[in-house]
Amino acid sequence: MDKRKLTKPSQPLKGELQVPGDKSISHRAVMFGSVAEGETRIHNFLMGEDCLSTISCFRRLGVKIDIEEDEVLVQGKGWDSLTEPSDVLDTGNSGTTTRLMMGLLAGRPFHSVMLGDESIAKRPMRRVTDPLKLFGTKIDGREEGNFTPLSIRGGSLKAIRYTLPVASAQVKSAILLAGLQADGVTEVIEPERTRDHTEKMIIEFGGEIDREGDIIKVRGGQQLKAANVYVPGDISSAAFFMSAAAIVRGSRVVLKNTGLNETRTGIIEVMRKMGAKMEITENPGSGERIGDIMVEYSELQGTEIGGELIPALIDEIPVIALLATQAQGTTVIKDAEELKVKETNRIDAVVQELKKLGADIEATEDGMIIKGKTSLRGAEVDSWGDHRIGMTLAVASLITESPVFLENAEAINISYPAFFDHLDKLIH
Ligand SMILES: O=C(O)C1=C[C@@H](OP(=O)(O)O)[C@@H](O)[C@H](O)C1
Ligand SMILES: C=C(OP(=O)(O)O)C(=O)O
Repeated sequence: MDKRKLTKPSQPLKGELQVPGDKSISHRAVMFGSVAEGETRIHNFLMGEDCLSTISCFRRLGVKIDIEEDEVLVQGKGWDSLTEPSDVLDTGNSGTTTRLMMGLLAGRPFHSVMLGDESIAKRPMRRVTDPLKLFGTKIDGREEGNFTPLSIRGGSLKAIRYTLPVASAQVKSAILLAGLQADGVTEVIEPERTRDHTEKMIIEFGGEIDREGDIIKVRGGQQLKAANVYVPGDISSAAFFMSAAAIVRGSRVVLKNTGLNETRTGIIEVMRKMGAKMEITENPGSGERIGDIMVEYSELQGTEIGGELIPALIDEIPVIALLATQAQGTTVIKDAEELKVKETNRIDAVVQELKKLGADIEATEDGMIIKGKTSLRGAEVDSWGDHRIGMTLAVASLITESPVFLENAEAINISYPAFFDHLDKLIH
């Protein structure tokens, strides 16, 4: 267990940085590359533990995958690339790997078992296993398929029409991945818009998918073709430096080539509403939107966050809570119950850890209420084994007079192994 002493820097954050590749897109590129025909080359792949779990699962399923610096080469042979694994598929700490892979395996004619770490063992899986059963696949796990270990015996599938009961891109994606292999046209009704990287990638890999209002339609029996995927910088990682720049006096940073997919940019909208000085320069290109995000130290105001904005910033809420401690007035975050079923219960983790630093923050049933502006102080805090909590607390340490001691700091490697190096780069 890694305990880190984090001291307030004597200088503001200055300069440019390109954060590592987007986690959601990196996972999907390996998955699509594995079932497409031909060699897929993935540029700027995120070499974080979660995405490496995806690579190791697909290798275990028989796919040849090579890593060359920050590129990944996947040798796909169509849907039949995947073969029965002789051992358990270890999905580590990654909800995305676990849930999306279930959708792929639902249509493959063999048996497999999926198991992750202690955190994965507590995360709800019926949201995926229930719709996959409707397709006709055999899938089971503890508590009627709700928890790992999960056992899947895939086979021929019949298309379904399904309304998502939770705003979850992982559930939507699992259904679309099964739908690509089913007999007929699968329809997913998405009452609230969630990240659409899977839909975009189906097109990038030569497939077809349609959207009419909130209904997404995908035809089964499609063969996908290998692609050259350029992974944009992860806006969910950039969010930590955007927030750091906004709260450390004198800072100005530019996050280069960051993903600007509009289903992910809730953080920009909220920071602007809070009064952050920002400039976005979009870089032209095809595929996912990408651009440079400039943020300067700013006087912030409290705000209200809820409703359809939540899925567009769900992973950024821990660091938004920190921003709110530095904003004048009250910030209310609601409609965010999903935070309770992430790597940890992120409502409890954020509230308890930020309180130790002196924040005025209370948990509610579906979010939190933060009153600012408070000056934060050093303390012993814990990441709870959750990368986003760890990085939020590390950013907090930039403004505490005394040091912050961060327990379980290694959790940050899940999505951002170079986090502390990159922070140093901006400070010196
Ligand atoms: O599809 C994805 O890549 C993700 C979707 C979100 O989860 P949910 O689908 O559970 O909301 C998000 O929190 C997670 O970090 C990545
Ligand atoms: C919730 C997250 O990831 P996952 O669901 O893939 O574990 C995250 O990265 O914040």
